[in-house]
Amino acid sequence: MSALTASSLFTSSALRESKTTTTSSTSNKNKNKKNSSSFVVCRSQKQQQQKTSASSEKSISLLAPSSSKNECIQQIAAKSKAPPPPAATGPTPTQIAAGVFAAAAIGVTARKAMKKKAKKIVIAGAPASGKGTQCELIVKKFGITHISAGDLLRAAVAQGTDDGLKAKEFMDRGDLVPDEVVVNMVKSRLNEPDCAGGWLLDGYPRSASQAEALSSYGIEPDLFLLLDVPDEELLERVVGRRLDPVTGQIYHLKFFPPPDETVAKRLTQRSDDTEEKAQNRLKVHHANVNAVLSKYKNIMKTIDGNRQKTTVFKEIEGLIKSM
Ligand SMILES: Nc1ncnc2c1ncn2[C@@H]1O[C@H](COP(=O)(O)OP(=O)(O)O)[C@@H](O)[C@H]1O
Repeated sequence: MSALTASSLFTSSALRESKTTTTSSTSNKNKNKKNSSSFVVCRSQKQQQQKTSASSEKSISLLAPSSSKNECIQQIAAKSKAPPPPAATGPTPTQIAAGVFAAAAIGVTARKAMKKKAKKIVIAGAPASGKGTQCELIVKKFGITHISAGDLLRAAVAQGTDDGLKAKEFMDRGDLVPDEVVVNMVKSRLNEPDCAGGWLLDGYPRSASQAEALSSYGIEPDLFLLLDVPDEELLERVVGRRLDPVTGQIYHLKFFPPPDETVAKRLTQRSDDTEEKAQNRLKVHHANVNAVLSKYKNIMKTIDGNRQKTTVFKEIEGLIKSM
């Protein structure tokens, strides 16, 4: 692999969208003086009531020559026992028209936003297949909430919570953390408000039981991305992976070395990034992945992850855009 390819693969962060209420426009007002065939829209009291008691689509508007505008207003006011509006006060026709158009625009925007479908995506792949890197690019492009099961677990370990203590020994070995810990952790995170607009779930589900648990909570993704990278490549990526705890930058000793000695000296290695543990993580991945894939085969897209990160992302971007 070239240094360029590798640097692309290892630059991820470490932890990874009227009708007819208008009276007249200014230009109409001017035209009305010259042209009696110009129209303004008036609405009777009854029609006003219809508007408030029913949806705007059901309201009926009265088209009248502009010359009878005042007469019309007087009639409506008399019926409603309310005094007629003062002739020269209140918003000008231009202001009213602007308000109507603004309200209509807001309505259209709100409807578009409501129609915009939340994107629910799962990204899967073996250890070091580039999930974190692609997640970072997806979040940047689409603003979707990223949830990494591995990050949730590492945070629990760092905080020393009960779940964290339970998870640690499994993570250290490269084994899957038991469902009793990870399932609720992910479910709770998916129920947080920032996930209402969609989510990108990374590293979950990793087993048939986790996939079943997700379904049992009524949580179903619309797209399942699988990053496919040969095992030999994965192992090389894993064992050379290093973290700069100061900047969060991920380097690779061979493919994307640190820029200078100072940075090189402070690099740390994930405790499960040793060859032995990575071998086990790969074994665990292969043992479980097929069960997960069979559950999501209708929405699954396999991506060749053994390419530059920008090339991989282009393919993913196209798939997400077409959702
Ligand atoms: N869905 C999960 N179920 C059980 N354990 C998990 C899950 N996701 C992550 N883990 C644990 O956290 C470790 C690190 O996961 P992660 O950061 O996603 O890295 P990788 O994808 O390289 O395995 C895994 O080896 C495993 O021990």
